Formats: sequence, C-alpha cells, structure tokens
Amino acid sequence: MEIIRLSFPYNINKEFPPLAMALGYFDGVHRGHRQVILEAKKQAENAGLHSAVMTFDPHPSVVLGKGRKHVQYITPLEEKINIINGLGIDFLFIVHFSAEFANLLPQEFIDRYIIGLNVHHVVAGFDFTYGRMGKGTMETLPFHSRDQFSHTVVAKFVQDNEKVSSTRIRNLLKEGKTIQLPPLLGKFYTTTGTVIHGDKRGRTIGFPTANIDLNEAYIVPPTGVYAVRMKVDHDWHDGVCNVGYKPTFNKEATRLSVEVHLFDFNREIYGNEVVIEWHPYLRKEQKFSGIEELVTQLEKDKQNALDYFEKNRQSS
Ligand SMILES: Cc1cc2nc3c(=O)[nH]c(=O)nc-3n(C[C@H](O)[C@H](O)[C@H](O)COP(=O)(O)O)c2cc1C
Ligand SMILES: Nc1ncnc2c1ncn2[C@@H]1O[C@H](COP(=O)(O)OP(=O)(O)OP(=O)(O)O)[C@@H](O)[C@H]1O
Repeated sequence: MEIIRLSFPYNINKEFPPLAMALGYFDGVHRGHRQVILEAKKQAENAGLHSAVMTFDPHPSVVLGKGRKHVQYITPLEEKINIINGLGIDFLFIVHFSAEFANLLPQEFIDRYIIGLNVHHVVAGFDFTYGRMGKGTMETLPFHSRDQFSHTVVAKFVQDNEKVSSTRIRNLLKEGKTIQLPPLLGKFYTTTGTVIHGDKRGRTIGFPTANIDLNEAYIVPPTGVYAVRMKVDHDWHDGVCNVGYKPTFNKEATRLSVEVHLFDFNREIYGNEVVIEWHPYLRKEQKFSGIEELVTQLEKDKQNALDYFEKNRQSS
C-alpha cells in the first residue's frame, strides 16, 4: 500500500491511476467502516480501478473542538494504517486536518481532493459529510461530481438496532464495557505500551506484574480490574490487569498505573513493547485493609479470568 500525506494546499506532481476511493475518518476501522472500505475495493476490482482510502489526521475535534489539543483514539494513526493495509488497499491518502482544510467549500474539496486525485468512483457511508460545516452530503455528491465520477452509498451497518460508530465504541470503552466491543469493532480492543519498572512489590506477594506505560494516543479503559491477554514478542499470554492507583498502598491518587499479571510467565521484559488485548471488566479497584486481603482477592480475580478464558476457548 502506498501512503500519500496531503495538507492544504497540497502540492504533488504525481499522477495517480484511476481510483475507487473510500472516504471517512475511520477511527477504530470498525465493522461499519470495513463495509465502506471493502466496497471501494470491490468497486475497484469490478471496474479495473485501483483501490484507495482517504482519511484525516488529527481528529477534527482537535481543530474544530473546544481547544482540545490531545485526542485519544480507538486506533491511533499507525494502527489505522496497519489495519487498512491488511484489507488490501492500494493507496492511502492521509489528509492533514487543519482549520484551512476544514474551511474548504464542498465543491472545492471535491475539485481538489477527489477529481484532482483522479478518483473515478467514490464510496462513503450514508451519513458522510464534506466541506465547510459538513454542508456536502451524499445527496449533494452527484451535483458536486461534475459528472467526473460515480459513487456508492453504503447503508447503515447496525448492531442491536443501533448504528455501529466510533462514538458508540468510545462511549462503551469509557464505561469499561470492553466485552461489548468485539461485535462492533470486529475484534477485541487493543492498546500498545512499554514495560517499565514498578515498585517491585508484586513479586513479594506472589503476583509479579509487568507495569505498562501505555501509548498515550490510545483511549485508556477506566480504573478497575480486567481479564486481558498480552502479546510479548510474538506470543499471547492470558492474565489479569489492574488500571488504577493502588489505594491499598498509596494515600493519594498520583500517577495512573496499568499493571498486568500473566499466568504462565516469569521472564524479565523491561523495555519490551507489548500489546494488551482487553477482555471483560471484572471489578472495581478497592482499598484493602492489608496485603492478605488483597492477595485473597487477587486469587479470586485470577480464577475468574482463568474461568473466562477456559469457557471461551471451549466455545471458539
Ligand atoms: C489483578 C490485579 C488487581 C489489583 N487490584 C488492586 C486493588 O483492588 N487495590 C489495590 O490497592 N491494588 C490492586 N492491585 C495492585 C497491587 O497492589 C499491586 O500489584 C502490588 O502492589 C504490586 O505493585 P508493583 O508492581 O508496583 O510493585 C491489583 C493488581 C492486580 C495485578
Ligand atoms: N455503521 C456504519 N454503516 C455504514 N457506513 C458507516 C458506518 N459508520 C461509519 N460509516 C461510514 O464510514 C465512513 C467513516 O465514518 P466516520 O469516520 O465518520 O465514522 P463513524 O463511525 O460514523 O464516526 P463518528 O461516531 O465519529 O461519527 C463514512 O463514510 C461513514 O459514513
């Protein structure tokens, strides 16, 4: 897949082959997004075009929102690129979303970013909008096309009678409902991070943990205990994760910690890049009266997670 970064105004001398292009922000590249992207791929195959996706970075809320500088994503740009690449797309256009770009008239956007890039077929979802204030819609697209391209509107993809959307997924994540995500996202939610040094208390209580410095571009699930899988090098391991402030030991909530206890693991992995895959939320983080009480609960957490993984291995 060839990646082309565009800003406003863009200045590239390259000529592109005729393209069938999917348009959208695509945070999460969820199952609704996949309908759109795979439709562009299908249209390209049927009409002898090259397949393309146009996405935007950063999130429009950074530019249009209330002074927000840092947005957290379901899939930060790097992961979005990897997933779209995995779908077998030929060209990925990443448009820098700036105030100037957002201010383009719908016709200007179409002339420069669609017709100007040799797009012969556009694919977008029923609710896609373009141009200043989102004034361009799938209804206005034929008019703005100047007969230079055809288009396909992808119908609403729903789950439980509700549109699958990035907003819905973000809201579930923020409520810790990680187990409800796979039917929407098409996979479990994952985040990347680096293993850092912790207080080294875990190993003394029989629960060694890997402390993870999460890549801050990801949305962090809320505090609490989760069943997780963690990828170390190329292997996945089952475990339990605590997101929180360890109130049993810390008087004040200082820095949020994310620590993972893996069941079948005793290697030194400081500095490793890992991936955490988030399975069900198990319970709230609590302040225990002492180590003994904490350890009793950790044993229960471990058993609950083991039961969950065992059950799911049987059913899959
Ligand atoms: C599955 C799991 C659940 C945990 N739950 C709590 C909790 O409810 N309250 C708490 O204070 N600490 C909790 N912890 C954090 C432990 O206190 C912590 O792992 C231990 O103090 C070791 O910390 P260290 O790795 O910084 O040395 C939990 C840790 C794990 C792995
Ligand atoms: N459930 C869906 N069914 C069909 N098309 C969809 C669906 N969700 C998004 N799309 C389309 O995919 C493209 C990318 O959409 P966008 O990035 O705005 O995602 P979204 O999930 O609708 O996000 P948000 O919740 O932020 O509105 C657009 O063309 C949009 O119309």
